[in-house]
Amino acid sequence: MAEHSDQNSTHEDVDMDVDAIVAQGQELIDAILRRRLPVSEIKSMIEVGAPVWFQDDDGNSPLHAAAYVESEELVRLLIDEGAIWNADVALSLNNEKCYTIVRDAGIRSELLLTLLQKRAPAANSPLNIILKATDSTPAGSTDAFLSTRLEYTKDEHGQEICLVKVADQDEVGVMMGWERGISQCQVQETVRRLCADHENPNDGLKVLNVGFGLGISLSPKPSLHVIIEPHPDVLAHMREQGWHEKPGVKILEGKWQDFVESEELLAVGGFDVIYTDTFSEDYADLLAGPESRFSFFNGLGATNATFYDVYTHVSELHLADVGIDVEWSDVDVFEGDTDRWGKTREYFAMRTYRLPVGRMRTL
Ligand SMILES: C[S@@+](CC[C@H](N)C(=O)[O-])C[C@H]1O[C@@H](n2cnc3c(N)ncnc32)[C@H](O)[C@@H]1O
Repeated sequence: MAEHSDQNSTHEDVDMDVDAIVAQGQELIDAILRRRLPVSEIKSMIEVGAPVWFQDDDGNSPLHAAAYVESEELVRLLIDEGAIWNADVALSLNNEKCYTIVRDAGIRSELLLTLLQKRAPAANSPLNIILKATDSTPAGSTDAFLSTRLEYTKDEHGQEICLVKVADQDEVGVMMGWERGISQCQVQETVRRLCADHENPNDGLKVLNVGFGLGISLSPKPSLHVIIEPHPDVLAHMREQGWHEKPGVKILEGKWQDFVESEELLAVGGFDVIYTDTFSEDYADLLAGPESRFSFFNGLGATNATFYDVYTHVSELHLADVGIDVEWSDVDVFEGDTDRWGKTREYFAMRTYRLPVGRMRTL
């Protein structure tokens, strides 16, 4: 009996705590919106327990409120005090300085997450559940992707596409033919920029392509073209098209991870140009010298402008870490209002593609 009443009082205590926290959170939002309190008093409210992570029934948080009143100082204070960066908040800001503070918090948290994942606990540790990516479909897992059949087909505009089924009703484009055409952009524009002002373009460049897809990103006249491709259906498609017999083309069947330290790659003596859809730090070891270039399909987070900005910066920081400086060019990939995605899942919704060309930093 006594135990029962103890339990009741514990539940009541918790309810009261929750009510108090909700009230403090709401007060914090209101105080920020009323703009009457100095920042020092907002800080005191947080110090005595007002939750910076609170969201009201409409999804508004103190960070939303600070963004709304365009207070750089408050946005910075809330982020410093642990407010969770939020892509929608950042997007809704017209104020560049506030936007940058929120976006930079996103960059820091992504870098921290990468670091935590590198030091991930053993596979059977319960902590792993928190840290591990949860997308085990072919869209999020290399192993699942490599064991799923691909379909090479044409879309309703007659463009070649390569699709992978990720669920019964959901197909994702591995590569879409429209990427070949759209204002010479993304992939083809990358190749043009990688090769165009190279010191020795006429000697024939040594090019490494990671991932064949539709073969759009192959540069015009390399002296050696190494293509790494692991998917059996892509390899079969390449064989049908005669890629295995082309002069100067060497196809390495497998994942890039299988070849990074391999004799087949290292014997080339370094590449002039490397293009990959798969982000990796290890490519730094494969570049020939200061004139060598590196690029990758910069499509991470490209369905939301803030995420796209965050991941663009994160990749720049990662590459800087391994000695590659990146120059970015903006490529307008807007193609009128034609529906280029059909029934497949949209993976690039930006008007502007941020095209990366990396070079080894000279010390
Ligand atoms: C987006 S497509 C590449 C498109 C290509 N840039 C083009 O011009 O069509 C991705 C390709 O990378 C391949 N791929 C996936 N994981 C890979 C890995 N770990 N190593 C090498 N290639 C990989 C896929 O099988 C697929 O053919």
